[in-house]
Amino acid sequence: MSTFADQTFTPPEQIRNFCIIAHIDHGKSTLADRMLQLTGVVEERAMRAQYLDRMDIERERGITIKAQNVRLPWRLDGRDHVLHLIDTPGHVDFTYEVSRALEACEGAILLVDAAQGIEAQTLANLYLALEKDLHIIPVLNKIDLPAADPDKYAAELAHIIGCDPSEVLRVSAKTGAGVTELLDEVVRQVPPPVGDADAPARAMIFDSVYDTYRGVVTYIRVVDGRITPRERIRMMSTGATHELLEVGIISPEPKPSAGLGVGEVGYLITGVKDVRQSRVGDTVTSERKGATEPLAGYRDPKPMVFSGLYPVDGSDYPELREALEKLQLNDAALTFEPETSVALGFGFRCGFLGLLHLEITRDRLEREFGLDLIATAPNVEYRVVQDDGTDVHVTNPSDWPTGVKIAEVHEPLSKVTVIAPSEFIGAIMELCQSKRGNLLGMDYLSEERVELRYHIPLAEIIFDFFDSLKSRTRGYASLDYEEAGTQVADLVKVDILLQGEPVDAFSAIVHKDAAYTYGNKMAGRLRELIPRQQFEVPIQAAVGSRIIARETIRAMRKDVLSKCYGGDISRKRKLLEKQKEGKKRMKNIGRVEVPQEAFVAALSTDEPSGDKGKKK
Ligand SMILES: Nc1nc2c(ncn2[C@@H]2O[C@H](COP(=O)(O)OP(=O)(O)OP(=O)(O)O)[C@@H](O)[C@H]2O)c(=O)[nH]1
Repeated sequence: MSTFADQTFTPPEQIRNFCIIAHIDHGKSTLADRMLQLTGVVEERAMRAQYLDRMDIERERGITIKAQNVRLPWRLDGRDHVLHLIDTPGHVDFTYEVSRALEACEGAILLVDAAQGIEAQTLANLYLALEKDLHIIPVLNKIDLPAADPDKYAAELAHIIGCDPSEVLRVSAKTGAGVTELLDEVVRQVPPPVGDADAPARAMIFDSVYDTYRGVVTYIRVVDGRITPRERIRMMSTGATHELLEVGIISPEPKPSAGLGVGEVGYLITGVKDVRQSRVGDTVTSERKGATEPLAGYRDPKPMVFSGLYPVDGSDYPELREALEKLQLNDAALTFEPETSVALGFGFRCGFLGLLHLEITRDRLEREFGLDLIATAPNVEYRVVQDDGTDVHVTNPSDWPTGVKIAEVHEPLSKVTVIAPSEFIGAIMELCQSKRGNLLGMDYLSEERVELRYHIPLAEIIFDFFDSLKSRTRGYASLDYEEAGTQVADLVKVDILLQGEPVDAFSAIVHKDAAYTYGNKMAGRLRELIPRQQFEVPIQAAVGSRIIARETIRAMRKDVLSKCYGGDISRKRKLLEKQKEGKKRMKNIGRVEVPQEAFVAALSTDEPSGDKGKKK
């Protein structure tokens, strides 16, 4: 078979650039696998499940984190075509990456599980695709399943995108049924790319990954002109220039080529060592006679959720720093800076795109770098306006201004979309209301499924919203959220005091009405977790100087010798030694000794959710 790698500058009318929009588990990776096989790009024996999900952690969790793209040859009606499949990440935290991947396409396959119907994130991504004028091909997957109800869900999809139910394709990514027809339809329906071949080069970066051997590999889609090896290129957002070491295509392994022309999708290697120098959404142009106008829509990745990460064993601090630096090579959105905590010692305040991003980062630190970590409760960024008119940005409760009058606090707001069976409307509304939500609208997608839209403060979403939603809807609800500006809110900082000393790790910023509940819960939890001391220890929750909750740990001398009656001196010594050992892992808050485990337990939120991280 002829390799497409030798053939550069494919005429745009032979190119089709498309992506697959799907909910987690609806079969995107399996469908991509089938496409690789049917187009002959991967031989049968080299096939492994989910070929495109390269990172081990992706494979284990079964979710796609980084977009990948692949070039597929497809012949229809006697003509050769080049299809570029751009694999979009499917999770809420990565909307920006999804939107950039969509930007690189002219069409999208809307893939929906024929036994489940469309989910909130898919709907959100579909709206993004429609906004960008992509041609949508609706497809139901898993028609081989006995539980599949293609007629019902074809009607639902047709209703949502405004087509006829007969236009909804039906496939099984598992058996391969219908996939050939789907590839034919991609060629027929998706418009070819349009661009000016003679204009200065402009290519959009829709992904960039760090490779240990090759440095940063940048995935681009050429819009105008051409990109050829050994020229110098410029990143238009920063003006930085780099020498191009290699240009190529992925099919499915990287293959160097003599360049990329209008509409083509491929990769660049420049020798930069850090993805922050090659950012998703940025425009690449030639250094000489380059373009003056970048492509629209570039945005710096902005962390939305912050958490302190501390090594359980303080001596691991340098390793934690090294590990974070390594992760950052591949993650332009991850930010971190050193911080210290009275209770937890030395650590880092890290910024994440969202809760899943936080969980994955933490998981990778623990797994790939063997670190044992404590994470403080996540919080968002607040803008605190003081009475003198000055602003403070607070990403850590300990930076909350004290001793000054606060005029206003602005908190980030999110627009939340929930899709669920209509029987749960009441339960969902109750939950959203309790999270200070504002109903924006409600639509029936079909007779029994409903879409609800709310404005809810981001801080309320990142805590345990997803878990509560799942448990109230028996797992049937799906959720999507996006940034929606900020709002003024009545927020206070609650401190937790042990014997009058504030324990910084437990401070939280909460709505005034929730302060009492938070204070009570935390004080109660600590009373359970902190062992009795030789003196009485009051645990208090306070807002400013006002105490809002109090618990007491009664005094007791922990007499380890009480078990030894008689005079076995060696046993006595052993027990005393053991007690000394235990003390090493204690942290002193004032005079109170608190075991490290108590911090860990008090800071752990009840139970990580199912869908979010798919923890087994
Ligand atoms: N019966 C049946 N199972 C399928 C089909 N397609 C996918 N699956 C199964 O559904 C599960 C999820 O498929 P994936 O391809 O991993 O889903 P995905 O959408 O790529 O998931 P993410 O990568 O997490 O976004 C796997 O267990 C697949 O084997 C199908 O057509 N029929």
